[in-house]
Parts: sequence; structure tokens; C-alpha cells
Amino acid sequence: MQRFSTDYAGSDDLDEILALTNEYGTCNSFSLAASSSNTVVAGRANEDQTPSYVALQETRGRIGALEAEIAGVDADIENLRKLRATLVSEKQELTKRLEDRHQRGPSSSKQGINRNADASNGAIDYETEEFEWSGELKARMKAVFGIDNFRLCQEGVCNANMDGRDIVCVMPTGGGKSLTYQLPALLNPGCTLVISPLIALITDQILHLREAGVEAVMMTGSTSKEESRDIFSRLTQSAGVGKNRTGRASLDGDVGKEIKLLYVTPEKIAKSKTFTSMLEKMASAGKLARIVIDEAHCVSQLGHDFRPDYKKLSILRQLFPRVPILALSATCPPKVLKDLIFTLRLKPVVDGKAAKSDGTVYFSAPLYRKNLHYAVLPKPSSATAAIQTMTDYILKTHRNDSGIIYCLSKKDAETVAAGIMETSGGRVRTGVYHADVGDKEKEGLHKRWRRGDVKVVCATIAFGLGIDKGDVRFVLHHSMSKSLDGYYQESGRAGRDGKDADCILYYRPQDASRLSALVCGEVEGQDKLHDMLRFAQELEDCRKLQFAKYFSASSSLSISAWATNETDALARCGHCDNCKRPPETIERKDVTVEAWQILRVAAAIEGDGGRVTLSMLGDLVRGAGGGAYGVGGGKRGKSKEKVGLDLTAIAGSKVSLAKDDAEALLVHLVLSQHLKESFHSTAYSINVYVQPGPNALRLTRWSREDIMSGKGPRITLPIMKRAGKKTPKQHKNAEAGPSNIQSHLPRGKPSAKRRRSAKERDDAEDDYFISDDGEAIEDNLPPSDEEGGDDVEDFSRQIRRIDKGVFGTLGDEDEDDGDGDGDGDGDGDEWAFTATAKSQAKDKFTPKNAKRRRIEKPMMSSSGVDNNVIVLSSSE
Ligand SMILES: Nc1ncnc2c1ncn2[C@@H]1O[C@H](COP(=O)(O)OP(=O)(O)OP(=O)(O)O)[C@@H](O)[C@H]1O
Repeated sequence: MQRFSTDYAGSDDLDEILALTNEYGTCNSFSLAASSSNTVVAGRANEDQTPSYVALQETRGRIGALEAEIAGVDADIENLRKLRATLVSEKQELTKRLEDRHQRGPSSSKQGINRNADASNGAIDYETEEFEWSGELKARMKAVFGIDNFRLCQEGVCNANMDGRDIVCVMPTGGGKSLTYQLPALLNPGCTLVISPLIALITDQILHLREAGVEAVMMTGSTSKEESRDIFSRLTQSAGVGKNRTGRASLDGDVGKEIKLLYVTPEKIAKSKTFTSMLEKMASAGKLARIVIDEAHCVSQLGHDFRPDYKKLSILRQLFPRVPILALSATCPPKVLKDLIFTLRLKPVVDGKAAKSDGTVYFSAPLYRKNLHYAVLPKPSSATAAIQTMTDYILKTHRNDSGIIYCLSKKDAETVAAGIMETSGGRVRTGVYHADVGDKEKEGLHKRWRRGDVKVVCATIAFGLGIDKGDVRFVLHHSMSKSLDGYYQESGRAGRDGKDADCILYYRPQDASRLSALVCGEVEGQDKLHDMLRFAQELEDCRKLQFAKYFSASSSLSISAWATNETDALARCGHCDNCKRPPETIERKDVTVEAWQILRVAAAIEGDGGRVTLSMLGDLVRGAGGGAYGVGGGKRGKSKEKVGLDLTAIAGSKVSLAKDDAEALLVHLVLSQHLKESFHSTAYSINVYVQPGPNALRLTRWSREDIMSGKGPRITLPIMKRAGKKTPKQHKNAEAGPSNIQSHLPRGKPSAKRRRSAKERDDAEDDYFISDDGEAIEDNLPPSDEEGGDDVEDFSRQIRRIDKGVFGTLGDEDEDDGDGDGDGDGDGDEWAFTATAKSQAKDKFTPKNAKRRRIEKPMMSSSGVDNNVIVLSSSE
């Protein structure tokens, strides 16, 4: 070639060389690269005395080497293209084979049996078709788990599981999700890995499985090193030398020594490389049958239970591309499902009733559990009466049954447990469960409860995940939950065996303030609480429909989730309190005048700089409690000035509603934003007051005459009709719960017994702390004044604080007796109360005797009572 015919390398003149190379059409980039390289070489040539022609030869040599490398890469690309084409064709062949198999039905031996309408499209109905494993599944279910029939979508999930599919299964709490992986795990070769959030939950599952003779183990933070080493070596062995082990169990449930289920917490996957590399070995040896992710909604930040360690499970598909995944959850609204699929890198979902060969098979079971009978019953205003009511209910309706009583605080749980034990004369054996109960005691209680030695567990919400007892016949709520989600979950612990169970919420409007304090500052929390209050206040709408509407609005959960094979989603359940209550017992009353009066009084108090709680306002407007409230002051040691209300001047007259109805109306006004809550925190507590809300003016801008003549917006409230005093028998029936509900206990017009209750001072506004785990920790401040009654209400509550100095008994009450059981009774009874223990504790602090001590020093005295105009002297 001409350009190389002249030996330019002999020249030192770089510019001349570049000019010539360009002239011969060499590309600029090459020239520049060469030029820079030549610059160095030239420099080096100068420095090292290397002749420049040698440098040029080196450059040529490098170019040659690069060309060879490029040729090699081209060859590799060609080979990879060929390899890709082979893989694609292999995949297509396998996919076709799978589709053909789907077309025929997954079991050639059962071909043609129960094929569904979509079968011609290659879609499988996992829920109804018969498969080659169907017989064995059922036989093993009976032999190992003692279960005769599948329920909900269990069979479908088991079939898809046996068919090696990725699955998402959403089934209500207690539906029986565990069986959907435990049963196939017995039939499939290898070990099923289960990722579960709580050690307590895992321990419980292992206990069950071992009882059933299934080889299940766990590797968590609480597993000893020795045990871990043993499990490790058994699993590695199965991956390496265990080839001749089929893992198939005989029908008697004997699965030999092969580990069939391995439970871990998500941290294990996220943090232990040794563990994941062992799993990889198992997977490549075909010994990792499946990965199950329990409570899978924790993966999503959009759900309410997000856990960072769950997010890291996104690595599973990458590490184990061939191992099928089963994601289980009880609550998985559409947005969470989408996020879950994305995070776990699963393919888009296909319906379990018409599943194509590709995709994640999705199953969901109706959320409606028809064996649960819901009812909201009035809660007496004194702590003692509330306990008596619950004891009567248990003795009458569930004397020998197991149950749970959910309480708002640890203290409540203890008081209720001891109270029921005592009032039942030891016939109802109770236990206590909350965050402060030690692990050993919790385990002991759990065991005794399962054995039936303890019948009723009085617990905070700490008693939740992992509680697996099928025959819980009743769940009572001593106080309502903070949200309907929570209430659905907690009440769902009842009737997991599918048999009838009662879910009863004891409600009184004053409880709203206790709960409000707990969610103070959380906008979403307040909204959820208001939804809970709407549920509790409702006297007409079916409970099932209330749940359905709530979940479809709050979580965009399809309303169809509440349909069953027999009933439409929007059909009333027919067996909750509101369905069973005869419509003629309810009166939808126009309470606009009463609402106007309440708002006028609230405005007057606000104008005076006063603060009132919901309960106080309820009493004030009815002219009870002397019609006085505190203004200003309120600091420790200083008294508030008490101001009298001229109800006639402010509101025309006192409100003529019964106490309970007035309080129900107050809650209604809060929910409709005619009133609003305001929160004031002291060093120890959060106090909740009510004042006019954004909608108040819509009523108060009208005169009383206008409102009375029907002008302005109207407010109606369903109120129980009271046909006169109830006979004791009627009264008992009303208290007996949903199985016996004829009508509710009256909210107003108290019977003799109710009248007494109404006189008791409510303990709803005790001050509360909020612990990290969301349990309320109350301060034991005085609740009821059984001797006092409406007219001597102690309005000084608004400046109450925890004061161990004043009440002096808190420490005593909480003191451990040193027997290690924590119940303070010294008998080592591990949290199971005995009647004797309680009676010994009689002299200790109780809400009642605290009150007695407190009222020894009244905050105010009333005088000059005259037609609701009560002029009060300041305290002291
Ligand atoms: N088909 C069935 N028939 C009768 N009982 C069953 C059936 N399937 C499961 N059970 C029982 O129902 C109870 C609840 O099952 P499981 O613990 O699997 O529920 P879950 O859906 O995991 O609930 P949670 O979400 O609360 O953990 C268990 O006692 C179990 O033995």
C-alpha cells in the first residue's frame, strides 16, 4: 500500500506524519490516537533512546492483538447467539409440552375428569379438577392432620403447589393457610423452606407438626449452635448424599428423618450468607422443594405491616430461579398485591380457577366467615359492672368454652382477668397475656390454654399473630380496637375450627376518648378510629356489610371478597345483632334540637376558655354534675375556677336525652365534625377534650326557634325504643349475647340496675401512656363513684395527673412478689389467677378504692342549685 511505502517512521516530524496519514485517508480518530501514542513514544524515544520505528512497530503489534481479540469476541457472540437460539427452542418445546399437558389436563391418568370450560384454552381450574395426586393428598391430610375435607381455596392451592407453580394465596385469618404448604411438603421430595415473621408463630407451628409426626425444624436467633449445626449437616447431607431418599412418606405419616419443613425468620435470608449458600446447594440438588413466605404483605411498604427484612426477600428469585414460591397473606389489597408481585419478581397473576401455564397462580377466599356472630353490646360505665356483665355472659353462654378478652391496656387485662376469676367464684379460669409478661410465662399460659386449664385469656393486642387454637368459641372486646382492621383481625381469632363462635364488642361512647388519646397526632389513626366508632354506634346496618364497605373503601378490596358460594356479597348476614334486632325496636329520632343545644353549650364553654371532655359535656348539657366546668388554672397545685352554666340562657333548656343517648349523639357529632377533639398533653398523659368543630356553625347559626320549626340541616340518630322497664328475664336475654339477642340493652331510660350503673362514675377518661408496642398503659386514676351518681360528678378530672404520691398504691399494686410468676400473688401460679389470690389482693389498689381516697378531698362543692343554674364556689 502506498501509505506504507515510504518509511515515515524515520522522520521525527510528527506533524508531517499526521498530515500525510490524513492525506491518505486514515480516520482522524485513529490519527489522533496514534498521534498521542506517538507523542509518548516519541518522547520515550527521546528519553530512552528507543528508535521511533520500533515504537511504530509496537503500535502495529497492539492493533493486531486487538483485531484478534475482536475476532474472538465476534466468534463468542456467534456462539452465544447459537446457544440462545437452542435455549429458546428448548424453552418453546417445554412450554408447548406444558401447554399440551394443560390442554389434556395435568394428570394424564385423570384426563377428562372435571375439566372446566376454559380447558380448551389450556387453562386449569386448580380448585375443582382432579389430579394424579388428589387421592394421596386427601389420604395424607386425614392420616397426618386428621382433617377430612379441604375448606375455602385450600385444595386449589395444594394442587397448584403440587404442580410446581408460583402462588399467591390470600385467605382470612384462621382460614387454614398452613395446610396449603404443609400437606404438599409431605408429598414432594426435598425440604420446604418457610419464612415467617415471628419466632412465637414458628414455635407454635413446629409444635403442631411434631405432634403430627412431621419432621419440622427451625433456624432462628433462638436456635442453639449445636442444634443449628445438626440441622445444617442434615440438610447439606440431603443435598449431597441424600439422592436415594425420595422424601415420600408412607400413608401413616412417617416421613423418616428427612427434614420436610424448615422454618426461618426473614432476617436469616437477609443476613446469613452461609445459610443462603447452603440453600443454593440444596436447590441445585433438587432438594429445595418450595419457598413459602408467610404474612407476605409485609414485603410491601404500601401495606400496614411493612418489614424491611421482608423487602430483602426480593433476592430469592435471583438466588433460586427454579424453586417455586408461595406467598401467603390474610390481607392483601390490590395495591399491596401489585407491589408484592413486583418485589418478589413473580410473573403477573393468573386466576387459580382458570390458570394458564405461565404466571403466578392467584387464590383468594371470601373474607366473610359465616360462623362468626358479631354483636356490639352496651358496656356498663363502671369497671366493676363491666366485669360482672362479661362474667355473666361467659357463665351463661360459654361456661366451658375457651375464649379471649381483648383489653386496651396491660392494666385492664390484669384487672379483668382477676375480676372475672373473682366474680365467677373461680368457675372461669383466666390468664393474662401482654407485652410485659415474660416469654416463659407466655409459653406456659399458651400451653395451659391449649390444654383447657385456663379458659379465658385476657390480653392486649400483643396476643395475636401465632395464636393457633381452633376451638375459641368467643372473643370479647372489653374496649374497642383502634381500627376496624384491628377489630376484624382480633375477633377473627374466634372459630378457626369453622364452628360457631361469638364476637362481642362491649362499647360505651366514653371509650372514644381513651382511644383518641392513643392515636393522638396520627391523622390516619384518627380516621381509622372514627370508622371503628361508626361501626360501634351502628344499630341497623349488617356487620358483614359494614366490614365489606369499610375494606372496599380503605383498601380497595373488591366487595366480591365478601361473597360466598351461597350468598351474594351485598346480602345481609342474617345473624349479627343488627340483623337479628327487630326493626320496630329502633327509632330514627330527629335530634337536631339536642345537637343544637350541645353545640351552643360547647361554644359557650370554649368562649369562656373552658375545657370539657366528651363525658363531661354529656353531663353538663343534661344538667347533671351541677352544670359547672373549670376555667383557667389547672396547673398542679392550683385550682381551676369553676364556672356555672346557665343552660336556659345558652341552650333554652337542658338536653332531654338519657345519658347513653346523649353520649351517643356526642360521638355522632364528633364523627360528623360538628364537634372536634383537642388534645392536651401533660407530663404523664394526653387529655382529650371536645369543642365546636368545622360544621358547628351549620347548626348554631340558626335560632332555637328556627331549629325547632324544622329549619336548617337535620340530624337523626337511631335510638333504641324503650317500652318501659325490662323484666329481669328480658334484661338477662339482652345481656346474653348474639345467640340470645332479642334487642340491645337500652341506651337510655335505665332500668333499676342500669340506673345504678349510670350513677357510677365512668372510668373512661383515665390518663394513658402509650407504650412502644401500642398498648395503652393507664395510670390507675379513679374511675367510678358508685356512691356519687350523676349529680356529684367530679369534674376535676380535667386536671388529673398520675400521682403516685397522692394515691400512693400504684407501686404496691405493680410490685412483684418475687415468685417469678409476676402476678403478685406469691403463689407461683404463672399468671393464672385464683379467686383466693384476688381476694387477698382486695386491699390493694383498685380503681374503686382509689376513687374513694380521691373523693375524700373534693375539688368543689355545689350550692344554690336552681333550675340548672348552678353557681359554684371555686375549689377549696
Ligand atoms: N380444612 C380444614 N378443616 C378443619 N380445620 C382446619 C382445616 N384447615 C385448617 N384447619 C385448622 O384451622 C386452624 C387455623 O389454621 P391456620 O393456622 O393454618 O390458619 P391461618 O390461615 O394460617 O391463620 P392466621 O392468618 O391467623 O395465621 C388450625 O387449627 C387448623 O388445624
